[in-house]
Formats: sequence, structure tokens, C-alpha cells
Amino acid sequence: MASSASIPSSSQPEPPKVHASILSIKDFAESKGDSSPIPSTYHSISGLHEEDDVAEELAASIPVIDFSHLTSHHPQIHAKAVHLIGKACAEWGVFMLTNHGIPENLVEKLMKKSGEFHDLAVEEKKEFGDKGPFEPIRHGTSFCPEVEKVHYWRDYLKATTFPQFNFPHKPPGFREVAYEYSEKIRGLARKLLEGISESLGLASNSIIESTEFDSSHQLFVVNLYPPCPQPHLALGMPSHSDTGLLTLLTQNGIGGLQVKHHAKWVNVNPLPNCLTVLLADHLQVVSNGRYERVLHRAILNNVGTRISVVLANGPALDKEVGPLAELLENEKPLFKTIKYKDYFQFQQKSRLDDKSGLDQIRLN
Ligand SMILES: O=C(O)CCC(=O)C(=O)O
Ligand SMILES: [Fe+2]
Repeated sequence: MASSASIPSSSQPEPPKVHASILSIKDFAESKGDSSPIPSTYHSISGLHEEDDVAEELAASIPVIDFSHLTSHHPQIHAKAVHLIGKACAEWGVFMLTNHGIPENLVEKLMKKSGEFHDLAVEEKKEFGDKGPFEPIRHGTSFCPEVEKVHYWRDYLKATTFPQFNFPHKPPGFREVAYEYSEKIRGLARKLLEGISESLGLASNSIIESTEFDSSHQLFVVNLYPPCPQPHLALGMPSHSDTGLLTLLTQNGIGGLQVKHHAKWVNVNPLPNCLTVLLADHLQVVSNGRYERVLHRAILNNVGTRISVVLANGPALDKEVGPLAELLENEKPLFKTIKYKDYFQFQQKSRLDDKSGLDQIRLN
């Protein structure tokens, strides 16, 4: 059994250069117009420079998993899907999910309502102003402006949608659509975790039980990235990984997500009506490093508003999570065990970068 850990409170000393007046980058961008230079506080430290090689040729190699094969009662079809999901997790940490059963018109409604939410006047969203990681509904801009050295060109809505469903009551109809979508995504995530457990040679319920997935934490994030007059100077979100187990993402047809693969950035160009699945930190933890979280970021454009709806499915907040006991019968733990709540809080209050909480719980 791995030892239990706590994450020391973050010590990130440099004073942030907060552009305090910006409560919504969407409103700011609209007020300034298409051609005015962006504030220097949005100039990304890493920028999009030479180390940020984009491997165009790899975009078409991102694995595709047919969900209907994973749920097939035909043993050979199921076994092949399990093999492919294991390969996708081991080689990429990201895959596109087709035939997932979420109706196209539900996703269309979700995108429409997501846009309407961000279109509400700042005054109308004030009640949701981000007051910390455990507030059930949070609206804000950038990632965590209080601790950042640079800010990010995005506005967000974050809501905890499981085990309790929390969501804004405006615009009308958004909450209902979000409820239906979040339930469906949880069902998909559960099935995917079963397949992933099997791909590790374990019982299908192994990850679900060890993370108490049936009372797990689900974070529903609606990102909006307005067109940016200088898209190469800023980022929508910098390189990071997500805290949970599996993140399922959909977008409004405008690209911007990139994943890091063998030190190169690869554009994610989703197939029609597919979901993008990203492996998050806790999948690396439970699999004891067999499957690694994927670093990803959101880049910007100067043409159209991008919306992404991102559902991060984690373990239960109160669950102490470490490498799966079955795996430790034959190998040493690579990570300490930590309560998911502590890990989540650490990430949400930190600067977003490649290091993440994993480095805090890694065992040598
Ligand atoms: O907008 C995207 O494509 C990425 C968003 C993301 O990584 C996140 O919300 O954690
Ligand atoms: Fe992310």
C-alpha cells in the first residue's frame, strides 16, 4: 500500500500582474475591436515559439475508438476494442470516441446554450463569480488570475455536476440540457473506465471501485475563447493536464486543442460528431504509470469564437486514491496515495503548467 500524502500549500511567490479590470475577456475583446494590440499581461511566457513544433503529419494518427465496439456483446469485437483502447492509452493518452450514442442535436443545443450563457451581461453572471474550487458554480476568466504571471484568453463557467447537480438557471433551458449531457457523459466515462481496467488485465470494475466512481466528482466546464487580434502572443489555456481520470471534450467546430505527443504539439481535428477523450492525472496514478496523462493546451485564432465543453470525471472527492492494489502485487508504487479533494484543490489554486500535482506525489 502506498503511503498517504498531502500536498504542501503552493509557494508561488512572484507577484501577479493582474489586469484587474478584466472580468470577461469576451467583453474586453469586443470593446477593443479586431486590431488593437492585446495587453502585455496576456503575452504568454512560452508563447508559440520554436520549441513549440507542431507535428502536422501526426494529427491524422490520433487513435479513434468506436464506442459501440467496446459495448458489443460479441466477445471478439469487445476484446479488440479493449486492445485498441489500451494501445491508445499507452501510446497517446488521447483518442476520439465515435458512435458514443449522444444525439447530435443534444450537442448542438449544448453549444447554443453555452454561447448564450457567455453572452449574458457580466452583471447577470456576477452571482457566479469564482470564489474558490469548491464553490458549486463558478464563472471567471483566465485560469487563476491571482497567482498567474500571465493571463489566458478565455472565459469559463465551471459547475460541479456530480454527485450533486449544480448549474446556473440561466439562460432558460441550459440547465436541462447540461443535466442530460452530464449524465450521458458519466455513463460513457464509466464504460470507458471498465474497458481501460480490462486493458490493464484487471477486472472491469477495478478502477471504478478503487476510485468510488459511482459517487465521483464531475466538473462541467464551458470555455469560451474570443477571437484574439494577436493569436500567436497569447494562449487560451497553457500546457497542462487535468486532475481527474478521464476528460471528455466537445467543441463548436472551431479547432484550437493541441495535445503533446513525443515532445511535439499535435492539433486535434475531431471527426464529425465524435468526442475527444483525454487521460488525466489520476488515470496515471491508478494505473501506476502504465498510462500517462496527456498534456494539452488551447491555442487561439483571430477569426471566430471557439467554445469547448469539457467534462472532467474524477474519483470521489473524499476517496484516497493511489495505484491499484492489484498492480502493486508485482510492482512498486510510483505515486503516493492522496485524497482526491486535496489534489483537486491544489491544482485549481495553482498556476496552470506542465508540472501539476503529479510531481508532488511521485515516489522515487
Ligand atoms: O478548450 C480546450 O480545447 C481545452 C480546455 C481544457 O483543457 C480544459 O478546460 O481543461
Ligand atoms: Fe484541460
